[in-house]
Amino acid sequence: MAAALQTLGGGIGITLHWIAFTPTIEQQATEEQKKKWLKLAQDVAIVGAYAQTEMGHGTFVRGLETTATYDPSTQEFVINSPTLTSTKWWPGGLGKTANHATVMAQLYTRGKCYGPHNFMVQIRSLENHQPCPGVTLGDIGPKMESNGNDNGFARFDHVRIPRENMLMKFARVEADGTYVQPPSSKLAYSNMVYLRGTFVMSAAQALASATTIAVRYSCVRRQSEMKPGEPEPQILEYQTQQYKLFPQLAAAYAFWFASWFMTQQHGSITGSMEKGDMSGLAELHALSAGLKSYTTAVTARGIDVCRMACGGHGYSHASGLPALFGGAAALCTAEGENTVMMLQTARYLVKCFAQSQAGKRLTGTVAYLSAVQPSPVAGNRNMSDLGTLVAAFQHRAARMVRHAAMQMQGEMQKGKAREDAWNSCSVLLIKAAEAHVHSFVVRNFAETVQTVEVDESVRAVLTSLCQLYSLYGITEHAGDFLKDGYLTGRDIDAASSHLSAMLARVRPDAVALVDAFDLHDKILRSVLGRYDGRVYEHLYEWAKKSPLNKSEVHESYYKYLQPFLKSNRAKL
Ligand SMILES: CCCCC/C=C\C/C=C\C/C=C\C/C=C\C/C=C\CCCCC(=O)SCCNC(=O)CCNC(=O)[C@H](O)C(C)(C)COP(=O)(O)OP(=O)(O)OC[C@H]1O[C@@H](n2cnc3c(N)ncnc32)[C@H](O)[C@@H]1OP(=O)(O)O
Ligand SMILES: Cc1cc2nc3c(=O)[nH]c(=O)nc-3n(C[C@H](O)[C@H](O)[C@H](O)COP(=O)(O)OP(=O)(O)OC[C@H]3O[C@@H](n4cnc5c(N)ncnc54)[C@H](O)[C@@H]3O)c2cc1C
Repeated sequence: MAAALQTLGGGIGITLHWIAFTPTIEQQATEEQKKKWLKLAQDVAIVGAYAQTEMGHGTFVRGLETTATYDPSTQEFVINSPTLTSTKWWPGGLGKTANHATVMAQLYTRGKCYGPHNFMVQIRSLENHQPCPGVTLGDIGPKMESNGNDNGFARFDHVRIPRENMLMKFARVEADGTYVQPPSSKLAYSNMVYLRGTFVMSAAQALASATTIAVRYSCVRRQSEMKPGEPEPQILEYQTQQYKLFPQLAAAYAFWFASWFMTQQHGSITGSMEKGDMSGLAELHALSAGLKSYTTAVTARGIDVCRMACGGHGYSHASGLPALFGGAAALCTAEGENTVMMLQTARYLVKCFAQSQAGKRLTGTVAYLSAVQPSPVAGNRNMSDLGTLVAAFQHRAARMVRHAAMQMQGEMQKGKAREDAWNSCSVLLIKAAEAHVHSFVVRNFAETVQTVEVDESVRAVLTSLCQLYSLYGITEHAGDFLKDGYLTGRDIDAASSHLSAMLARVRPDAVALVDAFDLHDKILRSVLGRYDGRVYEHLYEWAKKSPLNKSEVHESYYKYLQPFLKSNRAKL
């Protein structure tokens, strides 16, 4: 039953129940509270939404306006939407599906505000699904995609909930209204860190889906003449088609491996946090924010490249690519808008750079910042060697982090306040953070292909894919590598020619590489990407089912076209 509900469509939004509401109970509720709500959520005996974003605030969580004011006389919290902009807006499933929500609200007790905390609020009757007293609910209207999901709005008019409905694993309010501090105020944000981490796999899956569709279709589609008089070739024989698709295919594998690392890191660091060791939280936040931002942005662009590579049929919903693009585009905004998330990573990098300057040896994903020499040693590098490629990406990132941090220090030495210096360097900071995440993805890709337990013939193919991904990154951002002479023009030319060689080397394995994602036709939902390759017959069948084909002459003819034609003919 629960699995069936996961696939509900048509105005029923159950996704956020699974990926946000239930994990919030798991991560933020006490053991007592888990006994009360967790099994109900896991068995879908209640359906929940994660209600944090408001009409007026999404990014700036500390600016949320919904209030939760403790009343010690009744030992209740009063949940209230004081302004129009405090209306909860966007949460998936909030409009029509959910009967509960974890509501992020500013906690007030004894007249003092303690910032945003999560509260469990029942929003609809379990008997007749009508909104509870004081709760106003609705759908926010059509969106770019995912219109099967009822992203909704909610307003609370002094809704009273028991004190025990504050999720109190980290912070709590005692019966007399005393607020007990959490080990870190950011633990209230822990479910966002978790969800951002899962977005890395969503991005990998989305890009895997798009490249599966585009590569398979590019083997079915024949077009034009490569040589006069010869049969029309598969469009995948064109180098330009390979240049469009294979870097996206390589990125799908790179992000898939990055999501493995993210999952492992999340488990290990949250495990330590359970034992009171918060030392890994900052790195986990920076990594999840940066990877979420980077992988979703590359994925959204990459899906559109795949769509364009499929010509007109790519633009049809029959391809499945417009829906994938719409979904991936949402990932760039949801769970932390990408710019803001990359700035969080930049904030961590600037902090680590300052520590490194002060002599601290850095560890984890920023260890390279301590190791990389500022003065490059140019020379003929072996641009097909993975170690050389990883080192190039790390040098580029270290140089850009150093440059952005020094620029900021310079601005502050001129007398600018830190916040103003930050803002005036934020474009440099974003680029440096992107370079950092890019270098992490390359290094992780290289380490995975060298250590993953596979047949050596498979390792050879994955190594080619990793080289292709890295060489594509170097040629696409050549200026960054040339800037301080770390790579020379000859190196970039060598990278380009190796990249061409990699395109040709990956070509014979391209279909096997997408088949390896093992995405069933039911998941791909694409006529172009069908496993059996029978595109044209199914494209025709798909079109015949279009609602416009229900009648031979559409009613619009009689309503609009016929009178219009008649009046125009009468004037002749
Ligand atoms: C199998 C085939 C499948 C194929 C298809 C696959 C996929 C298809 C494609 C797509 C999917 C389909 C459809 C898509 C549709 C929808 C998407 C699905 C689900 C959507 C879910 C979305 C849910 C939500 O959006 S919930 C709301 C999310 N909101 C946010 O994320 C808000 C973002 N803002 C914040 O997090 C914060 O406000 C902030 C920006 C971090 C700032 O916080 P602030 O308190 O102001 O902190 P400040 O910047 O001042 O820093 C202070 C200090 O705190 C540290 N810090 C900040 N945050 C954290 C944290 N979380 N953890 C730890 N530490 C943190 C920060 O580093 C600073 O530290 P220091 O002082 O520097 O040391
Ligand atoms: C499909 C979808 C599903 C969603 N599901 C949920 C859900 O289930 N629950 C939920 O609570 N929310 C949900 N959201 C809301 C989502 O979390 C927010 O849209 C997101 O956090 C961005 O906030 P915002 O929309 O207020 O944009 P804003 O924060 O207003 O951002 C607008 C622009 O301002 C820029 N900006 C903002 N702050 C800064 C800064 N400090 N520095 C530089 N630039 C900045 C941003 O980069 C962005 O370009 C969903 C959104 C979508 C699209």
